[in-house]
Amino acid sequence: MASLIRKFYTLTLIRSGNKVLLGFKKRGFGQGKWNAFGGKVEKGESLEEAAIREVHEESGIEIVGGVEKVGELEFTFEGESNLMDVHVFAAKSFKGEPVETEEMRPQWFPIEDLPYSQMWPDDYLWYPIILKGGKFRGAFHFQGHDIILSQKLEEVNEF
Ligand SMILES: Cc1cc(-c2ccco2)c2oc(N)nc2c1
Repeated sequence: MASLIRKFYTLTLIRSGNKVLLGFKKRGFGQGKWNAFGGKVEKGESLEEAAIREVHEESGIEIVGGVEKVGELEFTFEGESNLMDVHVFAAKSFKGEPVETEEMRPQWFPIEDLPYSQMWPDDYLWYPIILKGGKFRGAFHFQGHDIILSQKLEEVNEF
């Protein structure tokens, strides 16, 4: 099997009561999908620092109470050599109002009514785990950006 190039990303869930803040990706990778806030981890920054930076860059929200690791995902793509190593966090507390940026249009969604049909196809499998306070590890092998060819997903007790 050809070797894969592993790159690190973060995704951070921001929850307030029964609502979750998602961003509609207006351009670039994942365009047209609602997603949590996140992106590439830069050289010299920790996963947590990257998560907090991406939330601020993409939504204007300031995470004040730190983030908690809630999941680890690996994404691979048929015919491609990249492996996306995605560390999923939940914000402990935050301040500020979300603002639209060139990349993202933020919107609050009720937990019972997330727009899964307009999100990545893996999301409906692991969002419920986070929302009930659980943790998970998963791997999804994609054909393009909308079809999952194979998957593994397990709940874990701790990271
Ligand atoms: C293949 C894939 C990629 C991402 C992604 C983009 C940026 C960081 O992660 C996903 O995010 C979600 N929720 N599912 C995803 C599937």
